[in-house]
Amino acid sequence: MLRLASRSPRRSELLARLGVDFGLLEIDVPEVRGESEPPLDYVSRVAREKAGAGLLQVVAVPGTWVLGADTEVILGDEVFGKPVDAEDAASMLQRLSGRTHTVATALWLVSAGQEQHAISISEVTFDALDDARIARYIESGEWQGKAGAYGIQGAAQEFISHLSGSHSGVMGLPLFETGRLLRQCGVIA
Ligand SMILES: Cc1cn([C@H]2C[C@H](O)[C@@H](COP(=O)(O)OP(=O)(O)OP(=O)(O)O)O2)c(=O)[nH]c1=O
Repeated sequence: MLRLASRSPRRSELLARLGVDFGLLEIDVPEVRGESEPPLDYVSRVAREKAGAGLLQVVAVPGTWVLGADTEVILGDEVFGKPVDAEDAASMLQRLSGRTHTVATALWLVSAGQEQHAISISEVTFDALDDARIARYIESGEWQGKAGAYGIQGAAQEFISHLSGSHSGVMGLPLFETGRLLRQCGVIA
């Protein structure tokens, strides 16, 4: 049995595309980057903590695999998680404007005594965004709950001049790496 430790509807929707049966676990893991924690170490640690928090809920069910994931937007040494409000979201978009950033999604798959992990790294280039364009996007509310204050799956697609990597990875669950992990652990054939 597979359980996805996530409240993200996008992760559920993406995992369902692999045709695997799974249940959900609701977890609350604080996402706080350590002062000098490298961005990729941070995204991996949070994914591991989400999976670990999920596993604690199912310890009594042997053979259960728990999948946790974390997505962060990285610009140089800065890491953009989910914006706290519209102002924070606008400031993230201003900083991403006209530049190329990295989107990392880490995956952690755990079961009692076993774990496997993977990371998907994509490069996303944004068009130069003027204040009016940013204000329109903020008005749409699509930035809410999304790392870096945008969703590649929605209206922000028109901001993106180039993507090198994984569209599903930017959305929160890289299907290539997820499928490979699930096969390695025998969760899917
Ligand atoms: C960059 C980007 C992020 N996102 C989303 C994916 C994640 O849901 C979110 C990043 O926050 P996460 O902390 O990775 O995930 P979450 O809080 O939504 O869900 P949970 O921890 O319960 O699994 O941003 C998009 O939907 N589209 C995008 O283009």
